[in-house]
Amino acid sequence: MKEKTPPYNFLQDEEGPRSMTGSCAVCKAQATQCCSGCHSVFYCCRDHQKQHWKIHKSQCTPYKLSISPELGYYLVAARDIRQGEVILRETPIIIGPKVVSLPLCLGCGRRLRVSENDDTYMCSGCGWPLCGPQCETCPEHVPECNLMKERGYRASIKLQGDGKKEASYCSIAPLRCLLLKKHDPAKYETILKLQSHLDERRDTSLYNIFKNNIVGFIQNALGLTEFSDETILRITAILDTNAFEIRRSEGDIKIRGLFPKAAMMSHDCKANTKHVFSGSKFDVEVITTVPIKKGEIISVTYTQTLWGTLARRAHLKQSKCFDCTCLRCSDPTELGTYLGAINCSLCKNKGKDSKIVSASPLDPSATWKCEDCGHSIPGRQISWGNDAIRQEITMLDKTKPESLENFLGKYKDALHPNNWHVLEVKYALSQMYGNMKGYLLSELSDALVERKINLCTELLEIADVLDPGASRLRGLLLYDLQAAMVVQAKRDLENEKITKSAAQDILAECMTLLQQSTEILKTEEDMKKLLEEKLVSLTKDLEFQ
Ligand SMILES: C[S@@+](CC[C@H](N)C(=O)[O-])C[C@H]1O[C@@H](n2cnc3c(N)ncnc32)[C@H](O)[C@@H]1O
Repeated sequence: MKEKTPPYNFLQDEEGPRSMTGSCAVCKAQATQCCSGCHSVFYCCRDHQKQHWKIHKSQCTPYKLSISPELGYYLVAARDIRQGEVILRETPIIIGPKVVSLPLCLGCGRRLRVSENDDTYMCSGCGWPLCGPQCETCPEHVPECNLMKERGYRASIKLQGDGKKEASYCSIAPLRCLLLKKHDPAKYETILKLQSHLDERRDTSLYNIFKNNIVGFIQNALGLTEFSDETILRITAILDTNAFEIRRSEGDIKIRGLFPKAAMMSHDCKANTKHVFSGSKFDVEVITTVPIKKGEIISVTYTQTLWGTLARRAHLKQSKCFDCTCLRCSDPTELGTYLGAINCSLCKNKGKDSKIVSASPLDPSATWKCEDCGHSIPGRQISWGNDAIRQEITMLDKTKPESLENFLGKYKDALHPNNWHVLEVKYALSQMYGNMKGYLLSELSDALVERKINLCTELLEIADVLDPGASRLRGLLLYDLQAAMVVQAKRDLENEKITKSAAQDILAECMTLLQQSTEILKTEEDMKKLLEEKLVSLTKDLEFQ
């Protein structure tokens, strides 16, 4: 742990963060007692604490900042927290494009569609692509645009086409951080206090590329020589360690943002919070997905929940510079889900279904062994196999469910039914059936409606373990499951396969699933309207039956 000062002054104390004294929130006298809930405010005496409670009640946070040698700073629950509570709201200190990004507007962050004759609007001030003149004055874009104009720099970005990612955006977010030094020094200082892992990143090939491109652009093209290579690379590393990916389907937005308080949450491969972004400023809301007991760590996932341990740990090591040792990573069975498992061919030949899992999951090179016969496979071979299958999945024709079904057929014997590659394809199929052109629910054969129901049910069983409670994954799966069940029940009633009362029971069950899904997804801006409409139509169905 290098950074001793917390990046965000949770103690709101003029004497400096994490000091155990502060000034009384009422009379400003030197004070040693603090709010036992959030540890954020100081009082010189009990009377002043009581007096201040009226104000502090609404500001007292349900979390507090803690520190350990393993995690660095992290958040713990300061009291018991209910499932679904919004525990933190924060406006980003900066937002900007990801390191490699699809063409987007530097003003509003929306994705830009690039036509064949590339008539993308370019900012009249600096030449970067924007939606149109209305985005030239977006507050996010103005400081960098003014600087570029002042330095006589004009971008000449040749967008490579729709859906093609651009590396030229990599300097924008670091530049926005650096510009805060002049425009908002307090925010700049806050950014510099965040963890960077720069020493671990320094000689990686990525950082050598950043050194040429980002440092080169900022110092040479823009002439910002007051910032050293070290500072520019540190800021880049701080963004890589701390930024949240901001995704919003509305406007097709995929950017990144720095939220210094939310960034204090540590990672867990089975996290107890989710986060959503809202409004034009992309404010984050951190919401608990399960109840959290006082003293428990408040966690978020920095990686993909439905990846296997080898892939998650490699991703965390490369992007966040740490070795995850959470309960899920330490368990060869991944909490009984067998997400990494392959089938044992020797046992299969004898008519037995046995699973091969890592003998030591925290060691990426460890041998993998059959739980029954002990048949072993070198870890290296498992990693190669994973890479090859991932490659194969990226090449699948995602417009045709048959190509995905063929993949599942091909690996039926080799991979466990819950293996993460299998789950990825099953999830894609669960989305295609019922939602894709040519495969809308009303157009699906009875067999495919049944298939969708089975896929959603299987995936929900995994989500219940790895991403339980009010997670977005569970919300989406519950929604899709009930939609398919409604169609099946109506068809079965029409074809006299079930009685009216059985159909009513199924529709009532669907209503419960839809209510659960609505409760989970009501915080997601893009889902709210759809869910409200669906609830009204299902209520009508129930009344009609
Ligand atoms: C976004 S920051 C979180 C705040 C950070 N702990 C600090 O002290 O500033 C991410 C970094 O926290 C540490 N971290 C988070 N979760 C961890 C975990 N489960 N195990 C080990 N280190 C973790 C890693 O160093 C990681 O790169």
